[in-house]
Amino acid sequence: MFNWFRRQFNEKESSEQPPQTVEETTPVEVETTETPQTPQDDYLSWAKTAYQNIQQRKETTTEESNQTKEVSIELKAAEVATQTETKVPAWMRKSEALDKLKATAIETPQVEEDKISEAKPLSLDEDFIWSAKILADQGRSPDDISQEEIDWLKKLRQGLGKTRRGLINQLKAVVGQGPLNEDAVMTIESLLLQADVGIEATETIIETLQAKLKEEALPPEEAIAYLKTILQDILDQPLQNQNNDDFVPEKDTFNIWLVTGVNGAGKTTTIGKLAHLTQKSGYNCIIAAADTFRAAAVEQVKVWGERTNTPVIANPGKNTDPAAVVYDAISAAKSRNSELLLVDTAGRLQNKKNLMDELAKIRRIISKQAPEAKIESLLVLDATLGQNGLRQAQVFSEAAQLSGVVLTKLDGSAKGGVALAVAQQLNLPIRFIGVGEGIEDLRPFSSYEFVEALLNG
Ligand SMILES: Nc1nc2c(ncn2[C@@H]2O[C@H](COP(=O)(O)OP(=O)(O)OP(=O)(O)O)[C@@H](O)[C@H]2O)c(=O)[nH]1
Repeated sequence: MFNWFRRQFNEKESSEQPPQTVEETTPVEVETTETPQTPQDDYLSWAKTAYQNIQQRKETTTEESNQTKEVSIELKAAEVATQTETKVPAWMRKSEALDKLKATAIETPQVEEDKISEAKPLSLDEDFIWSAKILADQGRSPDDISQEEIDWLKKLRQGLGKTRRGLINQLKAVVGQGPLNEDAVMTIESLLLQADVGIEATETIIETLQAKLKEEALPPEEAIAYLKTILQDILDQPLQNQNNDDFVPEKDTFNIWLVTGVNGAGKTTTIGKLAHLTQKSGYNCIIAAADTFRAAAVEQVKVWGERTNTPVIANPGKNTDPAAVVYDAISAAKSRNSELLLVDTAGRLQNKKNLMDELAKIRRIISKQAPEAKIESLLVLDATLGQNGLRQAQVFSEAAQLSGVVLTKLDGSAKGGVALAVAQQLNLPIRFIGVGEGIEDLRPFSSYEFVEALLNG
């Protein structure tokens, strides 16, 4: 089982170093015709080794699961035979046992969710090599890379493709020409604003870059590398006000995550994906369907509950009190020893006061019923709305004590730069990002991986 909350992130310092040579780090022999000479060769060898290790694990898993299936069919057959011997006349035994055996064989258990990724074909293509480089630069070893991580980085890279294509080539052309003249500043400004980076973050980026370029002449590649550090710093800045850099549910603690956001931002989908992600990472999770304002919302949450095998606590009545649902959900979570309660809250209330009142009431119930709980509040934001989404976010950040943002729909949007605006304007850290509608398309946010996908894809 791959634990997404135990990944190593942001090893910025090591990004300057090419990865360790294959011979030093891996158990698998790689056939190379010549000794790696350049950092690129090292990266390629690293990627090949990671690829072979994943393939090897996949083969072992398939073999093991085939063996398990065979053993279980044999055992069941033996069991059936024993039962039939005692209960039925001899002339019936053979055919009935055979029928039961056939039925058992048809009822082969479905592929577990976390094996879905492993079952996907894998190819050592450009995407793989790019993803491997990102992991190598974070100090990872090629023998502990999972296909899930590679699949995710590929999606992230593809998802940010539109934003990147609009940005990078033109940025490279102006950024490496010495101190920025007026034309260069205007070009960079308009490129960043087009990507929805927002005025404040754009100003910070240009000022910091200009200061550096006045200090020393940087060739384009180095200027881009410096630009990356500026972007990463902006994204990481809001973490300084937070006491939990890594947004991880605490083990052996009751964690409650309130999920807020306007309807359509991807709130329900995010709750489903979070339930899947946390359960996969070893947490026992439960959902409270407290968006009672919209009848369909409860049904939608239930569908995700079924999909992810997560209990959903809902109140069947119309327009029921969301705080009452949360009350029931806390009792249910306690009796099941759940470690994480995900609370879906209403996205559209008539005004900010209603929203504030409702969230305050939910918090009061939590403080009463689960004073020991660690509460976090996440705002789901639709990246395709760019700056417009930010205005809505402002209302929520005033109404709820937010601990971070989930940025959804980054795939296919040219407004990926909005992540920087979220950090700069709202001063909120991004905790998770969504790059698709699928259950696996949401993962914890890494500023390092995001900036690499944005500028170096
Ligand atoms: N492309 C893409 N679509 C997404 C993503 N996240 C959610 N969606 C889609 O966005 C649409 C709205 O998502 P919901 O989860 O229903 O949004 P909601 O905020 O709960 O809104 P209501 O359903 O109106 O309550 C759905 O079609 C989702 O599949 C994402 O990361 N990428």
